[in-house]
Amino acid sequence: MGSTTLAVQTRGLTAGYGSTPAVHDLDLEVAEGEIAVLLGANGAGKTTTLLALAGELRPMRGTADVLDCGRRSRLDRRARSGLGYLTEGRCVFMGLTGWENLKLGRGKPARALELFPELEPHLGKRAGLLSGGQQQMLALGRILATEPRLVLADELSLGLAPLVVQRLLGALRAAADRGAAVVLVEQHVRHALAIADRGYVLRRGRVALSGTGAELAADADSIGRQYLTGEA
Ligand SMILES: Nc1ncnc2c1ncn2[C@@H]1O[C@H](COP(=O)(O)OP(=O)(O)OP(=O)(O)O)[C@@H](O)[C@H]1O
Repeated sequence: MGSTTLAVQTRGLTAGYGSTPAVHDLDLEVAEGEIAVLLGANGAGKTTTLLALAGELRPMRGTADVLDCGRRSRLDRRARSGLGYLTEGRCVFMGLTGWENLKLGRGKPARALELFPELEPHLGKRAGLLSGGQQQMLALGRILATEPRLVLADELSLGLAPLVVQRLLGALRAAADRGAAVVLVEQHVRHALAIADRGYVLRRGRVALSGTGAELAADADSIGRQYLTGEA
């Protein structure tokens, strides 16, 4: 990739649970300023890949270089180096208000509100009372306010309306345009490919197909039929 700086580079990465691998021989590259989307059917290995990049799962074989952290570093170390990880589900503290959620992060709440000004009237409510879209804006705003160098986002937009999906993905694109690297697991394939620089399609824990966002978007229908329906 020329002189670009890679935020993520895996070589032959194999990872899984106990002694059973769930992803095999992954060669992934994500440069600073790039969005890579991971696509695949249920069970294809997308979440496992993010867990390995986050330092939550150790490689069984191969290597995963993430930011400038040591290969055996854990999530806490990677977070201190600029990794923001939005796990599957809602990454907010439901019993705290929106304000309290924003103040828990290392970033300035004002920065989160610049990104998602529509949250402002709702910040006095407990996060558990916010809509799903507002909760995800809160979670993503809190992470992006820290100016992360790498964002891992797992099904951020699951179950949300298309306009909210576009707001969330647009905020990730803007973060990448400011230099962050992003690895995104997304069910909204077309929306995701529209903002992605590259994509990897996983099947049964292996990369079955990869390409630029534009290349994969041109084949989105056939990718959907071949790789994204049913179980991996
Ligand atoms: N904690 C776990 N222990 C054992 N096996 C697991 C665990 N989590 C996931 N797996 C297995 O690893 C494989 C990959 O799962 P993973 O969650 O990475 O897939 P995914 O592509 O993220 O799927 P989905 O879209 O359904 O979230 C599956 O076969 C799954 O059953």
